[in-house]
Amino acid sequence: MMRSKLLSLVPCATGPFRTMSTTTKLTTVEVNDKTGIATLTMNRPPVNGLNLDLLRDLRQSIAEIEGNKSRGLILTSSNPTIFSAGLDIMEMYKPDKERVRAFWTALQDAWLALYGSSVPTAAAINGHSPAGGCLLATSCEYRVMLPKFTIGLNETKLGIVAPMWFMSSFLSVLPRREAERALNQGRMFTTDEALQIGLVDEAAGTKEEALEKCAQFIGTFAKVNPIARALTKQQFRAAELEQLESERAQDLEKFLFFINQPAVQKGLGIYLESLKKKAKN
Ligand SMILES: CCCCCCCCCC/C=C\CC(=O)SCCNC(=O)CCNC(=O)[C@H](O)C(C)(C)COP(=O)(O)OP(=O)(O)OC[C@H]1O[C@@H](n2cnc3c(N)ncnc32)[C@H](O)[C@@H]1OP(=O)(O)O
Repeated sequence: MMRSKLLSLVPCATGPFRTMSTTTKLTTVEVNDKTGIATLTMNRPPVNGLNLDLLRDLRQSIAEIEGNKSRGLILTSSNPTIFSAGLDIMEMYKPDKERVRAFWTALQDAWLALYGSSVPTAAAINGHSPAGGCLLATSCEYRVMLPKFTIGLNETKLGIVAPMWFMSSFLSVLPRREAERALNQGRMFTTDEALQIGLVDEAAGTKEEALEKCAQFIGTFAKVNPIARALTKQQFRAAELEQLESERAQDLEKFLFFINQPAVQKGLGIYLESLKKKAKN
């Protein structure tokens, strides 16, 4: 994919400074040359639905951030009210055989890249973050969320089952008892509830403040040896990463089998209709 490089002047809390910015249609990477922190912004209107292209783009941007020696990665959205609406249901509803395989493989790749990233990661959750959106946020090491939005793994409410590695990300943030209950209920948490339960680490009033708090978190590693930090993080996350690495073919087959069940297709169709009806009203 062609990626256009440009230098831009952007304002921030500490005043205007130069950032190196890489833009594709679906994500933007901006590296602050003062802090060395990269902001990875999802930009797929209308709701940052995670389709094949956005997932591939995310993975490519994560690799780019690791390659350019950034000091950390902040994941956020260009949409003022939606971080990500989760997986693009259109990829799973009446799917094309080859594309849906590529789609799930791209999701596995993006998760492995983000959850296993060697750089410190934080999510500035500047909007709603259901299902796959929550997966992205909980794959990061730190979360700052804006008020009056919702976050959670709502899969059971859609009649689908979150795979083990979705649960791994959730479990790396929440105590097992809370995670199990929330997943079984398909519960969406408001910002206040998420803060109370520990699903997010901090609340912020504005996106700028959220980005600043994420940067402060990443700054806490300034005096830590980066190799020791990265290896320590990888040791903590190795079991979950290795589990998916070693079972990704079976995981794909399980997904395909599940998604092709007539009852699942029917449920997804009804859910899509309800979303479209709601959007019209
Ligand atoms: C045993 C183990 C077996 C393993 C089997 C594995 C099975 C699969 C597991 C899959 C795992 C994860 C699933 C997901 O991530 S599914 C997605 C879940 N997401 C949601 O439920 C969110 C749905 N969306 C919303 O709630 C709202 O849209 C919003 C995000 C709160 C935003 O609200 P809004 O009012 O600002 O926007 P709205 O008008 O609702 O939407 C605008 C248009 O976007 C369409 N849309 C919204 N979300 C999605 C989506 N996720 N996919 C596709 N399209 C979406 C919506 O329909 C509107 O479209 P249009 O303008 O009418 O055309």
